[in-house]
Amino acid sequence: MRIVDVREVTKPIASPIRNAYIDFSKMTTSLVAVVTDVVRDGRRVVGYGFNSNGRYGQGGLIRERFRDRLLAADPNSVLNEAGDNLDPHKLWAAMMTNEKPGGHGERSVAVGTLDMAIWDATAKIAGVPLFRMLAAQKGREADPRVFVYAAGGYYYPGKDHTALRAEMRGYLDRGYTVVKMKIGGAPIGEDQARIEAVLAEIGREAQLAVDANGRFDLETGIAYAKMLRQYPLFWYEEVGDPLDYALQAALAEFYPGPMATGENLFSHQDARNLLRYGGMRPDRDWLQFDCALSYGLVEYLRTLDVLHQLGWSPSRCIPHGGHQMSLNIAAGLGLGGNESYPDLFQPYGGFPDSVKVENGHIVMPELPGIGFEGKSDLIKVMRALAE
Ligand SMILES: O=C([O-])CC(=O)C(=O)O
Ligand SMILES: [Mg+2]
Repeated sequence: MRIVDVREVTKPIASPIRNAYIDFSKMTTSLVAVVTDVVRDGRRVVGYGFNSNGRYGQGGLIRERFRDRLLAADPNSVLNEAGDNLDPHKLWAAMMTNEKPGGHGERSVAVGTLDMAIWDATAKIAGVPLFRMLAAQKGREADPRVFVYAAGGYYYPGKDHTALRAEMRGYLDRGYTVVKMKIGGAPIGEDQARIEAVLAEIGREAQLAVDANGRFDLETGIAYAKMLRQYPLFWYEEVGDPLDYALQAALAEFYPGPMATGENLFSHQDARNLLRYGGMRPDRDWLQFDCALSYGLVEYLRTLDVLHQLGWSPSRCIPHGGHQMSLNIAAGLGLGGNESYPDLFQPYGGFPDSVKVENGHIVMPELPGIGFEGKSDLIKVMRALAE
C-alpha cells in the first residue's frame, strides 16, 4: 500500500466581495489529490483536499517541497501499526522533515491541504466516514448532528440595506439560526445602521455574529465594543491583529458578551499563546482555528490537546472555513459546530447534496472519507484532477 502520485492545481474562488481587510477579487485555492495504489469498490482510492478561503493557493510550496517528501517517504515507514492503512501522523512528519519551528507563514496552508487529502484517503481505505474513524480513534461516540451558521454579510459595490436584509432572510429561509456579517469596512455609524437593519430583519428567528477581520486597533475595537454590547450578538469576531494577544485580553473589560477569534492562528503553539495571554473566557468565547490553514488535522489534534490542558472544552471550537473536513472533526470529536458560506466559495464549501440545514443543524451522511463524493459539483472538479 502506497501513495503513487500527488497532484495539485490552483483554482479560482474569486468573488466581488470585501471584508474590512481584503477583497476576494483574486482569491484562489489549491486543490490536491493524493493517489494511492489501493482499490475499493472497483475504484482506485484517491484522497482530496483544498485550502480554505482567505489564504491563496499554495502550488509553489506543494510542488517544491511537500509533494516530493510524501512521495520520497519509504512506503512501509508511513503505515499504521497494523500495516493495513496509511498513518496520517507519520506522513505529516515526513512532510515536515527539515522544517524549522516557528514562523508558520503559509507552509501551514500547504501542509493543511495535503493533510486533508491524506485523511480522506485513509478513511476511504478503512471504508468509513472520517467522523466515525476519528470518534473510534478517540474512544468517543460520534454525533452526526452538527451546528452550522451562515457567514456572509460582506461589503460589495451597490449593496444597500435592502440587499443585506434579503441576503440574511435567504439564510433563515434555508434553515440557519445564526448569521454573520462583516464590520469594520465602513465608518462606525454606517456599520451600526447595517447591524440594526439586519437585527430588524431577523428578529427573534436568529442571532447575529459580527466579524471585524482583525482590522481594529485597541481604541477602535473598544469604541465598537461599546456600540455592540447593547445588542444581543452571537459573537464579536477577530477584533484586532490575530497575534496581538494583549489587545484581545484588554477587550474583555469592555465587552462582556461572547467573542471569537483564531482563524489566522496556524499552529498549536499560536493557539496556546492565545489561550495563555489573550484573556479568552472558556465559559463564553469561541475558537475558530481552521485545520485547512493550519497544518491539518494532525496539528489540530495537538491544538485540541492544548485546549484540554488549559481547561477548554472542544465544544468551544467552531472552525473557520466552511468545509466538510471541519464538519467531520465536529461530528467525530465534539466541536461546537462549523462555519458555512451558503452563497460563496463554491463548489468547495457546503454540504453533500442530500444534506439540508434544519433548525441550524445538519446531519452528516454516512459516506466513506470526508464525504466529497456526495457533493456532485465538487467531486466533478476533483475527479478531473486525478481520476
Ligand atoms: O472574510 C473572511 O476572510 C472570512 C472570515 O473571516 C470568516 O469566515 O470568518
Ligand atoms: Mg472571520
